[in-house]
Parts: sequence; C-alpha cells; structure tokens
Amino acid sequence: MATPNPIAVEAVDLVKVYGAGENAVHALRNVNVTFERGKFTAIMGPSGSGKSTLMHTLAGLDSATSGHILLDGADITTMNDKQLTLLRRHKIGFIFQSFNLLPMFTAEQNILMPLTLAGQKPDRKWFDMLVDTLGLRERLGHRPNELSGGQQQRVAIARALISKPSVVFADEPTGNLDSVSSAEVLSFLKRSVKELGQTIIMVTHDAVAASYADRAIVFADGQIVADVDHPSADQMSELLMQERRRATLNLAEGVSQPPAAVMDDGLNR
Ligand SMILES: Nc1ncnc2c1ncn2[C@@H]1O[C@H](COP(=O)(O)OP(=O)(O)OP(=O)(O)O)[C@@H](O)[C@H]1O
Repeated sequence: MATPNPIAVEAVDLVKVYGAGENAVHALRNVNVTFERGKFTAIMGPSGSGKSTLMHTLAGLDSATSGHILLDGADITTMNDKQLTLLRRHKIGFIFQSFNLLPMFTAEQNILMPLTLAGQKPDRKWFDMLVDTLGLRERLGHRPNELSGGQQQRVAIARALISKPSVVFADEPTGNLDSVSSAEVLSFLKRSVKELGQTIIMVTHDAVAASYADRAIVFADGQIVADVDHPSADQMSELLMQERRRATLNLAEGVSQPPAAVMDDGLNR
C-alpha cells in the first residue's frame, strides 16, 4: 500500500481578494502554510483577520484569487465544481458551530448521511466505534431537537468522521456549547487525532479550545503572525490580546500597518 502523503493540506502563496478597486478587501495576503497529517491545528485571530476565508478556501468552498491549495497532493485550485463536490464528499469532513444536522432525520441517519449521499455502505465497525466512543449509542434513534447541544455536536463529529476523511475542518465547534460539553467535544477531537490519526483544522476564538491543539496559528490582517507548537491557553490569550490591541490602534490611526514578524517563541515584538 502506498504511504500516505505526510502533508494533508498545503497553501502556497494563497491570495483572496473580495471586491475590486477601492472596495477591495485583502482577506488573505500570500499565505504559505502546511498542515501535517495526524495533527490538530487551531487557527485564531481577531475578528475579520481572515480565519474563515482561509478555512473556506482550503476546503474548496470558496475560490482563491491566486495561489495554490494542495489537498493530499492534488491542486484543488484547478478543479471544476464537480471535482470539488466529490473531493468534499470523500476527503473532507466539516463540523460547524451550529451543528447543521438535518432536523427530520435521526442521529443515526445524520451520521450516515455523507455515505448515503455518496451511495456507499457504512463500515459498521467504524460506525460502532465512533458511536460508542462519542457516547451516542442510546441516542441513535433521536432527532436533533431531542438532543442536547453537546450531543448534537457529537453527532456532527461522528458525521464528519464517518467517511474517514483526509482532513476535518471545524469552524468554532464549541461556540454554542457550555464549558462541560466543550471540554467533551475538544477531548474527543484530540483523541481522534491521537488514536485515529485524524487531521483536524479548527477555527476558534477560545484560547482554552486552542490549548487542546498540537499547534496554533494566529492570523492578523490576512497573514500568519504567529505559529505556536503545543499552545497553552495563557500564551494564546496573550497573543490574541496583542493582535486585538494592534488592530484597534491601526483602526484609530487609520493606518494599514503590517503585523509584526513572528519570533521563534511565537510572540511578536
Ligand atoms: N463575501 C465577502 N465579501 C466581501 N468581503 C468579505 C466576504 N467575506 C469576508 N469578507 C471580508 O474579508 C475579511 C476576512 O473575513 P473572515 O470572515 O475570513 O474573517 P474571520 O477572521 O473569520 O472573522 P470572524 O472571527 O469575525 O469570523 C473581513 O474584512 C471580511 O469583512
């Protein structure tokens, strides 16, 4: 069997500009970043810094203005809509803040939905493992409105993992959860990376959530300004406060000052 590519996702000189002329918004400014397979990465940064744009372009949900995105070594910026739909179906799992479960279907049907849409049979052992690990066995026959927020998000996680995707993108997965449910969800995401070799890229505003990741990237004004291994919550809070202060200052002064360079310890100076 061929050895899988050690890089799950890579962005090369990635640029995204919304609009044109005076109204142009430079959401991504020449971003270069690689995401290793089997790692949990958090993406943080002030509001409007480009986190969602990065995630949406990496996942092929939004097109890049220029640059390249390699997913499992294949350049998705050259793919047509049909190829992108297939790529998303087979290689990418999504977890959203608002769970995005289908209300008329049971938890089991929701979990199996990606396979149902692809006309594929589930790997029953994998399904059972996910359901048991996520503590959903007793809830499989319930519809989303009969489940707590934490349970709904655990169903969404099982749905994201059921097709064994190359990468899972999680957009504020704990944004609608209380601290206990958040800790459960984050612990499971961490376990799925450690024990199942999953690759996860998570956008979060929460420094505690980022501390569950192996690596945290901080975004400011469409650029990566810090890249931290084994982030702690305190370290990420400090970095975020620093970037918020800089963004507020720039706004007050009306300047477009580039973010400071990244130092080895992840802190800007
Ligand atoms: N469809 C769009 N049209 C025009 N501008 C957009 C569009 N989507 C995003 N932007 C702009 O691009 C920049 C980056 O937005 P993005 O949503 O990626 O930031 P973010 O870091 O995810 O913010 P938040 O934390 O508030 O979700 C912002 O200035 C935003 O206003």
